[in-house]
Amino acid sequence: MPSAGNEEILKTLMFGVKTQKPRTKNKTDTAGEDALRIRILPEGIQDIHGESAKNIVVEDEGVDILKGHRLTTIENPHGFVKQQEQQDKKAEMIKEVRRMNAILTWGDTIPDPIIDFDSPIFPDQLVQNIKEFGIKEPSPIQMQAMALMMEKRDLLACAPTGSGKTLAFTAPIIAEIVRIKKLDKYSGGGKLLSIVLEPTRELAVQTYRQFLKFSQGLEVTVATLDEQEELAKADVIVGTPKKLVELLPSLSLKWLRWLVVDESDRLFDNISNKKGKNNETFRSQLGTIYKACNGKWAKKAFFSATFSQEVEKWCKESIVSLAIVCIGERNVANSNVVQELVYTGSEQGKLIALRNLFLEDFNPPALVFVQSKDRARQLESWFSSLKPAIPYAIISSDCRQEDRDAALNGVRSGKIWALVCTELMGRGLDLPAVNLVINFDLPTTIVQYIHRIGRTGRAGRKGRAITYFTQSDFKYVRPIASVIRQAGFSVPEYTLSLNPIARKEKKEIYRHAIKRKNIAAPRVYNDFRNMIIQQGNTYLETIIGRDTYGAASMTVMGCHLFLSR
Ligand SMILES: Nc1ncnc2c1ncn2[C@@H]1O[C@H](COP(=O)(O)OP(=O)(O)OP(=O)(O)O)[C@@H](O)[C@H]1O
Repeated sequence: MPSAGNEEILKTLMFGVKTQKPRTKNKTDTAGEDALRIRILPEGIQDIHGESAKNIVVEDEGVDILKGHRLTTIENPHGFVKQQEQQDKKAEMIKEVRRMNAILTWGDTIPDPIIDFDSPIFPDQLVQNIKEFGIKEPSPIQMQAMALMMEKRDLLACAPTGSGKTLAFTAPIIAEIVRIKKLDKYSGGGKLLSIVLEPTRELAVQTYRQFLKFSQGLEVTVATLDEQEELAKADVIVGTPKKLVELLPSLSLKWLRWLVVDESDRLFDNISNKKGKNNETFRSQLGTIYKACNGKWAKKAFFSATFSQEVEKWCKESIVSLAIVCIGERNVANSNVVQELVYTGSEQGKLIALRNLFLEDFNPPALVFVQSKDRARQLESWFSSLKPAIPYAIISSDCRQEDRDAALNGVRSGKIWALVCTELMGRGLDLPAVNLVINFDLPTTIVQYIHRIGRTGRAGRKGRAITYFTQSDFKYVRPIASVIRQAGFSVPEYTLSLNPIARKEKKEIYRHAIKRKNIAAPRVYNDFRNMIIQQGNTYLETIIGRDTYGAASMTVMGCHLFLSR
């Protein structure tokens, strides 16, 4: 156990691991205290690490790879019989590191975790860049996944939202490119060495920026798939499967070292959200890419915060010598996020709850999730009528790319307090400042819920998530309520015993969102209605003549007044 003196350090390090918690404790005030840590090391590990770490040399294409030290490389410096004793001690330490950081692994000969960025295994400039961006030590997923990637192992990795998975693959890829480009054959560049796939363009750009950040001052060229003229000289490309499939014929993949599939459970999705016959799903696109990345050196790494059994099964069956690493329990919400489930009765009730929240208990910026772009428009109109006004923006697939970028920049700079968004923004998005996630419309799956609320509470920060539900959500709320209860937060007791929906219906709501009452602000709604009525009136007037029309409309108005009394 860490000593009391270390408490302060541990607080800042609470990041990346979910620990066991009492199931029913209401933790509204204490969330996160014991939940997440960046990295915890057992006492004495530094001695072992420092005392006997040794350079390792691995042959690849006739050259040495970067020399690095790891916990595994311990040897008795004097060649004494103590070796066995030392190895046992080392094995115990490694076990302890994994236990304390909830690192679970599966597969043959898993390398020991890398406990420090300060290691000759990484180029100095990379380590300097990482530190310059305020990252002091690897998170649990980084410790284990980086070690596996540095050993060029095919990998399936799962760790909570906001726990640093991006750097877990970015750093080894950069290190590998730097190493490879020292070889004569590769020195001029122009050979594609890595591909990273993301489900949306926003995430691709976000990951691309991470690459730029961490490869500053190094000879690494990164491009997104939107920059076609840059592709020919790129060492790494980042993009969506759809775009990559289009560009595959123009790319040479024979030098490829890494295909990284981020948000891998999403990219295995076999459901097309669009109507029509020839809509390619993410899975079919991924299949095409996977087949194309069949070069001699190509390794695959799959990352996600949620673990689908289907992905795991597929990887185990298709990849020889696969390694799996999982941080903490599978498919649980980030425990740095305080979670609330609020019954609002009706759609109108949600608006009242939201208004009260803004007036009384609001710590911006917030992401407000709705189930569709129509709902986003409706809520936008409500925001536009809000007094006092809240600076807001909207992102849905309808928005132009410039508007999406402007909205995200607005949240980053603090100008936007509430971002109304659809599922498009539910995954991967890293806006560290976000304090609050509001599920205005109930997420339809646990996976969706985990990713949405994971937009807050990132990198060890605290976050809050509020989920509204109404009478029409009774059929769907139970799984979400169970996840919240499991994380140690209170939920209305009856939500845990509501009847779950049938499997068939589950698929249906994935395709067609739940029908909900319009929440557009009356002013906008009335303007629209008045416009329609006026156009209809003009049309009627021209068809049936002004007098007949006048008499008819008086009668209709009279009936309307009588009925609405
Ligand atoms: N070792 C670290 N220490 C502190 N902060 C870190 C560390 N590694 C990454 N971060 C920061 O944590 C934040 C979240 O990282 P990242 O976006 O990689 O999370 P993720 O695990 O991919 O989350 P998600 O599953 O939601 O996509 C980023 O702002 C990143 O800069």
